[in-house]
Amino acid sequence: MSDAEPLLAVEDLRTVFHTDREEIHAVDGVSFEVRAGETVGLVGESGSGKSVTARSILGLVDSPGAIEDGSIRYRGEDLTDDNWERHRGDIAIVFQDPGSALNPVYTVGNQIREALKIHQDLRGREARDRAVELLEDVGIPDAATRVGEYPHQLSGGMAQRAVIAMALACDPDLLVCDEPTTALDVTIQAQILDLLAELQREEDLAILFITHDMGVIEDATDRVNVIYAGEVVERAPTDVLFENPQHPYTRALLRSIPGRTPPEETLPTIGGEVPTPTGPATVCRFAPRCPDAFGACVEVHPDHQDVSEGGVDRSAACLLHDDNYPNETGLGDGPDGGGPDERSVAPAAENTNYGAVDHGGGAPTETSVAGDASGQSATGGVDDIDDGGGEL
Ligand SMILES: Nc1ncnc2c1ncn2[C@@H]1O[C@H](COP(=O)(O)OP(=O)(O)OP(=O)(O)O)[C@@H](O)[C@H]1O
Ligand code: NI
Repeated sequence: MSDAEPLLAVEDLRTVFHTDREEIHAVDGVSFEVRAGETVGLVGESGSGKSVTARSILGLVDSPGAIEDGSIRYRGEDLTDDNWERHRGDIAIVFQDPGSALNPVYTVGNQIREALKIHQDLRGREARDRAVELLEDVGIPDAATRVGEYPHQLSGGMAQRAVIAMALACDPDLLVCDEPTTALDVTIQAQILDLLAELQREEDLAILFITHDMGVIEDATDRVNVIYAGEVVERAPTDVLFENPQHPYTRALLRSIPGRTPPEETLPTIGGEVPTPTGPATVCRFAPRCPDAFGACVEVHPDHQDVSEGGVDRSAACLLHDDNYPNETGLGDGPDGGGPDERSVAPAAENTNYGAVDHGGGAPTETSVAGDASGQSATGGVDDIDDGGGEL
């Protein structure tokens, strides 16, 4: 890691929604960095706070939400001090659904030219030529014709390419991609991932890659932050995270990737769902679903612990790594360790069933039931059957 100022430094970011009924701490103390030219992943299940983090970075959080604490520094300058306008074109975002990013009543070319006018002061012939060039850069064939087409004339994959071209029209240094391939079918997904990798190399773009799909994280990112219920629970270079995950949540996410579980075995998913954080974090929010939770996990909030090995910078927010809280369960047994078994005892947790689904034709099996012997857990146990895609 160089001493140079990172391109983007998010520190202790807290974004809260004040609804009539409750306060939702959607992003609750998130910190991470993106350096120039690298791809950093933000991965977690639905509802974990990924999109709110992305919108916070872009200054796009709408009422009843607001950034209440923390900083978002772009090249050292805190965007939360109302500096978004000044850096509007420096950070661009690509959303999941290209349909919502493109205006149906204007041609693709018109929309790119508009971005070129705003961000690069290009007009007329120059803007038109540049728009065609951008469409060529993102791999749209016959760009000179396509530039005059309307969004509905493009397939999903082509529309997402056009959205990326629009993002590039701002000449950004950082591209935030919020599930950019989730709405696309698998072959097209791979093509868009290839395109992003190529753009990153050629344009020296930094990318913040947001997804729920660990397979995409493995393919596309250099470093990764695992987010759960508004908090980053583990951060590491992608290869070491996959080799040796240190947080039980990360281990569970990894086990859910098809292909990492032998075909004759059941594909586990994580029983239960991400809780909505309606108050400040006082305990481990993952404890109710954690196969390794022990008493202290539902009493204290885990801070990030340094779990570096061999000079690799990484950390995990888990009491299993905190020497102040010795426990009898011990750490897992290697990369696949910490799995559900008899050691998993979570006395105070309400929902500790560990779901498993079958992806080979047999009946769904429960791989473990820990803690909650009363059977009152509502959402634990056998999950919906999901036999592919690596989705959670
Ligand atoms: N406008 C809003 N008003 C109230 N709560 C919101 C609003 N937007 C998001 N939230 C809440 O913030 C939390 C985080 O949502 P977010 O959309 O960031 O999740 P996500 O990780 O992007 O999930 P997904 O994978 O489904 O996109 C959720 O509990 C969600 O209900
Ligand atoms: Ni989202």
